[in-house]
Parts: sequence; structure tokens; C-alpha cells
Amino acid sequence: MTESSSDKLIEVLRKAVSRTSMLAEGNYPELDSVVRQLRQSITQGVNADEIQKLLNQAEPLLLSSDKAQEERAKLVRTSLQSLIDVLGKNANQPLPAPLKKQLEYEIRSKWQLPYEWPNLLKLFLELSQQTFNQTDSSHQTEKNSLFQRLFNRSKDKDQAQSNDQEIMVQISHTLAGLVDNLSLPKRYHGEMSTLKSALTGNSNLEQLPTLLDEVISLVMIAIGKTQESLTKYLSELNKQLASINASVTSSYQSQKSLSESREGFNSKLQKQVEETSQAVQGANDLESLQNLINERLSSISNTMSEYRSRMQEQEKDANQSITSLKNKVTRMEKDSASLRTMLQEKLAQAMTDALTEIPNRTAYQDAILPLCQIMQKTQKPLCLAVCDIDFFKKVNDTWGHLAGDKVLSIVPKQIRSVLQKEDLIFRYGGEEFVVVFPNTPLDKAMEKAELIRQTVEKTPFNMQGEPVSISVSIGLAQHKAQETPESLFERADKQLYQAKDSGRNRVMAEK
Ligand SMILES: Nc1nc2c(ncn2[C@@H]2O[C@H](COP(=O)(O)OP(=O)(O)OP(=O)(O)O)[C@@H](O)[C@H]2O)c(=O)[nH]1
Repeated sequence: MTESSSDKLIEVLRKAVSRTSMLAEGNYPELDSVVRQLRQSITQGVNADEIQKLLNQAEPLLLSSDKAQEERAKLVRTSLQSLIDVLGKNANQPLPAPLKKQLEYEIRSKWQLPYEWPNLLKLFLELSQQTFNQTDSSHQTEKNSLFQRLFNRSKDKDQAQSNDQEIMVQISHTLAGLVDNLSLPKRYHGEMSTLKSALTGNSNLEQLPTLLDEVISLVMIAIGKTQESLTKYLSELNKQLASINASVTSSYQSQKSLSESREGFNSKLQKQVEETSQAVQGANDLESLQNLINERLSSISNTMSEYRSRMQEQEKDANQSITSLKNKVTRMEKDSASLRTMLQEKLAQAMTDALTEIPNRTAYQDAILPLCQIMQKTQKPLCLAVCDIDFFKKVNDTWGHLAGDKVLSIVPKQIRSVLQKEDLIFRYGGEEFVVVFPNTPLDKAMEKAELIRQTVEKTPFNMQGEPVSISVSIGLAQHKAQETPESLFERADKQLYQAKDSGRNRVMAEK
């Protein structure tokens, strides 16, 4: 095996193992133990069949762990959205639109990334503070605002109404739900339940920012734990690689000492021959010459047999270490093949949106640049449509998030049913989908987008026995030469906003 192919093998193995470790994450004790066994097996050099057995065992657990992670992220997303809703319903003023929009955008695009959760909570805290500040400057008289008292320690404490307690209960329950949902080691369980009871038992609004801070730090601990187990796992992998390295070094040493022995033998033999030749020149009778030659020949013969047995021993050692190295490499090759398959499956999962089962935003970002480049190179037109479900918040608010999820999974299926083979659809985020029409000029794309709009409009949706109409607004743009995918998207998005402003349920494109 060459150095570069063994490097490649090690790299693939490193990626596969680190990915597995990330998935394990400490959520599932059963999975943890299988992954630990797997690590041990690799380190101890158990055969590939045994490792395969462990991988088969791990597979369903990995899938459940993935599901649990997905469920946890969904709860974080809905909790954050309800926090915004509570804030919106109870502040004296509308929430500051840009920050609210930003937070909602961040929630939509980052709810699946646990390391972003503390930042999302911090943004919510900022939104709450800005809401108060804005209320403070424009409504000097309304001294009993919730957030005035929350963040500014208002003088007018008497006005803390039962209404405020109700708000506190709503916010606290949402936060307690979040804390409950964290996956933390046992030693933090005490802290979690103290925080939960502080949240549910507290009606002092001034305490809320402090409690929110504690929620953020627990979220950060939960994320830190994942990194800790990943680091541990990688260090185990390094040990395994160090053992391979030791085998290579010892094999190299054996080869080196073999050639050193050969050199030593040559010079010893040469010296003996020289000595013999000198002695022969100095001998003055036949008998002493005969004795001398016998003596020298036997010493040369001893040197040779000593050398032969040393060579045989060293060859045996070298062969053994080469065989053991070969076995290790073969085992690693087999292991890495199965891990590579698993990695590929996991990568495919990472590119697919779990709810709608269509490619997600990451997949879109990977695909759009090469697509634009190919179309430009072959001088073919490409159009991009941004489709957004109209009044989707109302669906959630009226029939609940589960009904909203159902609509979200049906709409892209309906869109796909009218697309051609080469057209591509992605879930860009929230209730927004991107459709790419390669090899299609704007007028043709306009017809296709109109067909999408009509199809969604005609789809019968039923919420708790009631028929409900769902529609989409669509913004369309054609790719211009040298244009970046971001600018193309921006132009289509602008058209989407125009479609929304002009009454929704319509397709708009640049004239
Ligand atoms: N059920 C559910 N709701 C989601 C999901 N992602 C985003 N949302 C919700 O989608 C809603 C989007 O609302 P807005 O951006 O106000 O848009 P809208 O109500 O569709 O209104 P217009 O776009 O202006 O027609 C928010 O309430 C989000 O919480 C999801 O995966 N599931």
C-alpha cells in the first residue's frame, strides 16, 4: 500500500468515525455502548465481521438518535416561535419589525443547529429589550408595560397585574419545556430541575432575564458535552492510527537491521580474508601453512553460519511484522468501506429536509452555482422561482403546528407533480421553496410557475373536517450572464415580495 493511499484511507476512516461519533452524541445510552464496543474492536484489531455486526446493531439506534435530535430541534423552534408570539401579544407596541424578522429568519434557518440555540435565545432577549425601549420612548404614560418592569426595574411595581403573572406563566412554561428537552449528563439533572421549578414557580417578572441567562448556559453545557465526547472519540481514533504507525516503524527497523547485518558480515569476512592472506605470506613451512589455512577456514565458516542463522531470525521477524501490518491494513480497508457507506447515507440525510423529504437549503447552495455555470457555458437559459405559502402563520395559529407541518409536506409534493424531470425543488426554509428550471427561458418558466400556483390552489386541504384553501405566491427571475446565484435569488425574492404586496396567490417576474 502506498503512503498516499494509506493517508487517504486514514482520512476516510477519520471522517467516518467522527461523523458516527457526532451522531452518537450521548442521547442514547444503548447507542453509546455500541459505539464504545466498536471503538474497542477497532483498537484491539477484532476481525471485520465482528465490526460489521456492531455496525448493524448501531444502525437502528443511529436512526432513532437522529429522530430524537430532530424532535428536540423542532421543540426548540416552536418554543422560540411561541416566545415571540407571547411577546407580540403582550407588549404595548408592535415588536420592532427588523429584529423580529431577523429572529424569525434565524429561527427558520438555524433551528436544526444546536450550537445556534444559545444565540437564538440571546436574540430573543434582545428583541424583548428593544420592545421595551421602543415602548418606553413612545409611550411614556404606559408605565405598566410588562417589559418596562422586566428590564428596567420600574418604580411602578403596584401595577404588576394578574395579567403579567399569566404572561410569566406562558413564557416560563415555554422555557421550562426547553430545559426539559435538553440532553444533559446526570450530574446536571439537579441544576435542571432547580431551574425548571424556579421557572414554573416564579411570578416575579424581574427574575426572567436572569432565568433566561441560566437557560442559555444550560443549553451551552448541552452543546459542550457533545464536543467533549467527540474529542474523546477522536483521541481513541488517534491511538488506533498510532498503533498502525508503530507497526510500520518496526517493519522499517527490521529491514534496516537486516541490511546493517549484511554490511557487518561483509566487512568481517573481508577482514578475515585479508588476515589469512597476510598469514599465508608469513608462513615458512608447509605444515604450519596447512594448519593456518584450516584454522582460518573454520573461522570463516563459523562467521558464515553465524550470519546465516542471524539472517534467518531477522527475516522471520521482518516477515512477521509485515504480515501483521498487512492484516491491519486489510482490516482497516474493510472497516472503512462499511463506514464509508454509512457516511454516504448520513450525508444524503444531511442534504434532505426531514419534514418534506425534499432536498434542503444546503443541497440548494451546493447545486445552484454549478448549475448556473453549466447553463452559462452551454448558453442555455435558467430560471429560478421562489415560492412562499400565503398566510401560513394563520394555518399554524388556527389549526396548530402539526397541521402546519402537514401542509408543508403536501405542498412540495403537489409542486413536484407538475415539474419536469430536469426541474429541481428545494425547501429553502420555513414555508419557502425554491424551484430551479434549467434550460428554460423566462416565458416558459412563467407558464410552469403559473401551473404550480394553480395546482396548489386546487389542492383540497382539510383541517379538522373543514375545507381550507392554501395558495402560494411566486417570484421568478432568469439568470443573467456572469450573475452570482445570490443576486439571481435576490431578484426572484423581490418579485415574490411584489406578488405578496399585490394580493398574494400570483406569479410575478421582472418585465
Ligand atoms: N408548522 C410549521 N410552521 C413553520 C415551519 N417553519 C416556519 N413556520 C412558520 O411559518 C410562519 C411564517 O409566517 P410569516 O413569515 O409571517 O408569513 P405568512 O403568515 O405565510 O404570511 P405571508 O408570507 O406574508 O403570506 C411562522 O409562523 C413560522 O413559525 C415549520 O416547519 N412548521
